[in-house]
Amino acid sequence: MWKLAHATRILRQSRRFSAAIPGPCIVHKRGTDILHDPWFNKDTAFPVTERDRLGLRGLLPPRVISFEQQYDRFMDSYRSLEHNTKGEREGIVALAKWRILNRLHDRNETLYYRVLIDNIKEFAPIIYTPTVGLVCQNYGGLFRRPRGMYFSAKDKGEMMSMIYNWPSPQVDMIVLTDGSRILGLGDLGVQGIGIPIGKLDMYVAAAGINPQRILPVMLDVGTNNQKLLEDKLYLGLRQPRLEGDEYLSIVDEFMEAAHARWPKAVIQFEDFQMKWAFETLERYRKRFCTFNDDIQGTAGVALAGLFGAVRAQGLPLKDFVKQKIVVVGAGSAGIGVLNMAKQAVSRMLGSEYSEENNQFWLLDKDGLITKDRKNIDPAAAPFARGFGPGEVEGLGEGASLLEVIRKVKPHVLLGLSGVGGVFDEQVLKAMQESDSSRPAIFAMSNPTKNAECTAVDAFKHAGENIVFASGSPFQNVALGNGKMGFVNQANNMYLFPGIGLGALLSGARLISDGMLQAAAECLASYITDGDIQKGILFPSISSIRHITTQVGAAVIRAAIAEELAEGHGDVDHKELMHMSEEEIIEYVKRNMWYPVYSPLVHEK
Ligand SMILES: NC(=O)c1ccc[n+]([C@@H]2O[C@H](COP(=O)([O-])OP(=O)(O)OC[C@H]3O[C@@H](n4cnc5c(N)ncnc54)[C@H](O)[C@@H]3O)[C@@H](O)[C@H]2O)c1
Ligand SMILES: O=C(O)C[C@H](O)C(=O)O
Ligand SMILES: [Mg+2]
Repeated sequence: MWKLAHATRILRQSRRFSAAIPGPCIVHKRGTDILHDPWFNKDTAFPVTERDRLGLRGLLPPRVISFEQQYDRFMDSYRSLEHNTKGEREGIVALAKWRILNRLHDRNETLYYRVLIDNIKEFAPIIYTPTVGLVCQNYGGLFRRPRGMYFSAKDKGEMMSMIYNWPSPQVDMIVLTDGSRILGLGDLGVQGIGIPIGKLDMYVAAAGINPQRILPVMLDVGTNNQKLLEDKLYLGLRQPRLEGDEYLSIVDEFMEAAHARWPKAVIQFEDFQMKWAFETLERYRKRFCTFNDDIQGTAGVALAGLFGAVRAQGLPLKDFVKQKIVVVGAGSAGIGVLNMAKQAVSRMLGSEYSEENNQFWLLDKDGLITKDRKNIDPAAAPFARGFGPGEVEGLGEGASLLEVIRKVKPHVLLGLSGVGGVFDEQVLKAMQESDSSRPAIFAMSNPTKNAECTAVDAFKHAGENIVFASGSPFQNVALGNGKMGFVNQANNMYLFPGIGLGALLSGARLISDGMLQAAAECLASYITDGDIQKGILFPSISSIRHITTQVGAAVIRAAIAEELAEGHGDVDHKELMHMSEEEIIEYVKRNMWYPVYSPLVHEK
């Protein structure tokens, strides 16, 4: 049985690789309905025979243009836009670039995703962080066409039928937000839909998820943003956010509806305010194939960066347990990072691990969190200082960041506070006294204005030997004498596409800590010692497809090892279990969608 399945797969594989012509795509529409559907539209590239078959003759100018010509034409207009907006304000230019890309997205997805994949380093900052933040803030004014689905508090009781309004029969990846904590920009209500759209664009570009199988979702339960409630152009519910059980009943209903229609879809929670981020993760993670990107994706990326910071000091990885790490921001992201780092320490130390071994200092808006904190958040409690060895004299409850840095002399300073500039000149200068031979500064908050410090300031004040990473992209910093301060982008985009892809292709029932750990370790080991010495902790985003393939495969292997993998499509769990590492990589690759014009075949 296994041999037969294996032989069929090899045959399928060799056919796929030898065939230069893409397989046909079934379409149930004709004529202008096709031209107005971005999934199928090829604009002027429809060949004459296809124009005949699909009732397009006469609906397009006669000349047929090739995909390559369309591609060049788009890139030419993009370059002229760049040229014509030289000297304009940064935000205006970024929005103009987003508009031209968005128009293409609305019209022709094949061309859109091809230009995105080929130019990911240049376009990611437009369709994703940081520009996507600006897009969300200006959503009412920018709105032209809807994208994704909107479920509001007014739809209670209707979601099970509403979910069938989505035109695609199959959905593999859903990214869901309630808009309550959009990047570091706070509660943006319904305008937060831009984030699931941007994340799913990354899924298509990095993980090769077919764009017909993605679904961005907004759960609109109101907003507490007074400015939006008063804004004439605000498109969401004009009411305060639902709370408590009322809130949860909306999320429950959506989860049940999505699961009923697409039981195998992976659901990513994104940009939920902290209390709901943790609560929904616990509520759903054992019942659905779901994860919270801000808690779990971020943690994996940060952990890979922290491992890199150990290697950058020329130390063996096991010395991670001795690193003193200051985390600024005790929200979903900061606590997520600490939980994963703590798990890593416990794994490394094995029986020598003790809960009292606290190498972390955690600060929030009220300063250092200690056991004396009143009404301490239970999620932060395990990291509160003051109950073990290694306490530093004179650091009491609420101590300022500067005091903490001066007294602790940490190896790593990591910001997930959402507050721009909290790593000010004094704080950065204090990092020069760090006990590390190569201190690490991670200003991970987004978008750019909310970064805890800029790359230039970090190298200027903390010293040229630091390793630096930020959540939003910054340029490398010229340090003089031909030297360059390398800027890493520590963003969960390095992991969430691979986590989602691996979960999907393994057919895992749920996403376990082991699968997430495998993703983080895969990313950490991606970088060579040579690169680490140069201060490079994360690979270039230009290789995001390759990275995601590796991460996806690592996640699948972990799912198989934990007996969570149930298989995907015509590959069942037994076949998965018998695959070698190379075969798993090949399996991932051949399931990744790549944008080419497929011949369209009409079926009633
Ligand atoms: N780089 C990435 O991949 C990545 C991933 C997730 C989140 N983030 C960013 O991290 C930030 C926080 O996200 P979150 O989900 O944890 O938010 P959150 O609202 O849950 O938490 C923010 C935390 O920061 C603390 N804080 C606020 N002001 C502070 C100050 N002046 N000093 C110290 N702490 C302060 C708050 O008390 C809170 O504990 C956002 O900007 C988000 O964009 C980045
Ligand atoms: O969206 C990003 O760029 C990363 C992260 O998910 C965030 O919320 O900031
Ligand atoms: Mg996020």
